[in-house]
Amino acid sequence: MTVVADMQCGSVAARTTPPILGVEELGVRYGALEALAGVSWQVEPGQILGIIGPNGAGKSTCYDAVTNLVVRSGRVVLDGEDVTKVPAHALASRGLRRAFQQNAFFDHLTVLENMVAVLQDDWGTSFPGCIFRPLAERRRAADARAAAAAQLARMRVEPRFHDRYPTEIPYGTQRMLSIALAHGGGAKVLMLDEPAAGLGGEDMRALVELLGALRDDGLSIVVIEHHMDLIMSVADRIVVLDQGRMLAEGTPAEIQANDAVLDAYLGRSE
Ligand SMILES: Nc1ncnc2c1ncn2[C@@H]1O[C@H](COP(=O)(O)OP(=O)(O)OP(=O)(O)O)[C@@H](O)[C@H]1O
Repeated sequence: MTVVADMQCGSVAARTTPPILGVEELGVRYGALEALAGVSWQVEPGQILGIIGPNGAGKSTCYDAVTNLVVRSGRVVLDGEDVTKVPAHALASRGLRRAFQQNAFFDHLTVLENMVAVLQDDWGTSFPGCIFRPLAERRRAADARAAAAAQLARMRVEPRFHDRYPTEIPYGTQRMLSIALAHGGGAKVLMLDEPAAGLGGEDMRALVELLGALRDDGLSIVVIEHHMDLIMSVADRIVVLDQGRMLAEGTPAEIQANDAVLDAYLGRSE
């Protein structure tokens, strides 16, 4: 059973804010396997959308389809513009940013230098500038470090870790650094893939707080997550995938009360 049509009608009718990111009828095939079919969802500015589903449901494939990393059918609209044919790297510069399950850092750079490196577009030095305007370039480099430090602090990476190498900092802080680097400075939509994987109680609370703060700042976040407590507490809306298809879409309360979801995924307590 699917409740997608019902939920879509309801949400479209009630919606007042245009979505920042919308995907329509996404489909992906891996040979004979239909890994994704007819998947449509939207996220509004300042909203967190959770994507859940059992292993192999198609969650990561959905991210690959949105960010144009696989051959797919369907349509992707970012901030009112059809970006279906825009390649992945160009989507990132338009503000659609993605963090992967595995942390990916420049291990030979400090935490602060990693952040400076991803802010390079805004703050990068130029060779002619270094030769002809060295003082201005030095100021620019100092400004870049200040902007990087501010962004790290916003993402809960404490100053005491800024001059350490990523492999030297606690795992929970590495996850925050991953989010900071994915966000860069100018994300409109941040797509996170299992940000809570491997996190314990205190780190989990810090992550919930960070996601809430970013949402309150107007950022739109899409989160794939197996950790149900996290997703139910932070998400405004949830999409449930099962075998590549949408099983349900709704608020956390609606999803927790949905018979099809309870049968297929969440499990019944009775
Ligand atoms: N490159 C690929 N080639 C062939 N099949 C693939 C490929 N990538 C994924 N699949 C298959 O597509 C289906 C969906 O996989 P996907 O990784 O999207 O699921 P998922 O919901 O993210 O799972 P998990 O929660 O375990 O990460 C699975 O059956 C998987 O084996």
